[in-house]
Amino acid sequence: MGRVAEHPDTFRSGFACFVGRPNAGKSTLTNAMVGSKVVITSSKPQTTRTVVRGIVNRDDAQLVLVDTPGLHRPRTLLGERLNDLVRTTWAEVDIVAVCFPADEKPGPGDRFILTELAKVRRTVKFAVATKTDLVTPEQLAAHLLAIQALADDLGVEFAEIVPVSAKSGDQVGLLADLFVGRLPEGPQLYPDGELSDAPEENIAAELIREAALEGVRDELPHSIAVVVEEMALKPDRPADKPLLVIHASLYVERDSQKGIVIGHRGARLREVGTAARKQIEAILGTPVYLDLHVKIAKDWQRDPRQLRKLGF
Ligand SMILES: Nc1nc2c(ncn2[C@@H]2O[C@H](COP(=O)(O)OP(=O)(O)OP(=O)(O)O)[C@@H](O)[C@H]2O)c(=O)[nH]1
Repeated sequence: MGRVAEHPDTFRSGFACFVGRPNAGKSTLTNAMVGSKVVITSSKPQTTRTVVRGIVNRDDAQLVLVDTPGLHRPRTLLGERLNDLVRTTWAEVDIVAVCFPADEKPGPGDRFILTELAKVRRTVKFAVATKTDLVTPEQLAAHLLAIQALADDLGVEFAEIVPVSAKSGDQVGLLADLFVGRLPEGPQLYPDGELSDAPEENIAAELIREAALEGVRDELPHSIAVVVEEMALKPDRPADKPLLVIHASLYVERDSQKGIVIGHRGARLREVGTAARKQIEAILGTPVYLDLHVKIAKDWQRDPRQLRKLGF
């Protein structure tokens, strides 16, 4: 009869979120599905801190992708806050998709995630084997079996296990179709053309943080927070020559870290500023003037008041 597939008369909408160990490919997959760089990706683990949504708009559905921070074994108050945030998100969304990079064996990190996920009842769960372009078909087959075995072991029921490559685009469309098929009927949740409802300040802050950590992540993995103090178009500029002025503070925990971030005679901070400015300009599409200041917020990871001030 073929009525539903060709001309769906029901519109579906809802939320999905990708989870997975650091570097599993969540951000890249989100970008591939949305078709625009919204979430910040990096070659190094644990950079996704804020919840940023990308929106897939289709004739038959609107799929809102929520990108959560990675789940970690909490060592600090910040770690616990992040895990709470993750679990809250899982219970609120329609679909949770766990990413298992095909070029790595499932490990303790994945067990930890699935153990937590098994406690979340109603949400539809998917497994996604990411980065399939990096492995042979035989390796992929073994990977899919390993995912299934782990799920059986920990009592997680996956609706589907889907292999994808965000790099080549292979099966990304299929994954979107499968997600949409699991969404409830409902109206469009966001107006057309809106790719992300992440405030531009958050995007800017995340890009600055990303640039500041580049090359020094081993020394300062979780010790940088960025607060955008002010962000506004410069007044009195001609309409065709806008300039977005951003004043941001980079918070570190200790004096020694301040030195690392600033570098010899400020050389590193200037590089960070240039790199971040270019990224922000590319994403927001406006020339940017970026003013960065480094400040010390002592032991901010353990202090609830500081955490709140920094947006956690
Ligand atoms: N070859 C290949 N590389 C990929 C693919 N997807 C992601 N990557 C790479 O894997 C690395 C991590 O990807 P991300 O998307 O940042 O991973 P993530 O899970 O969001 O990482 P966190 O933010 O640290 O949690 C990056 O270097 C990506 O370029 C893929 O399909 N194929």
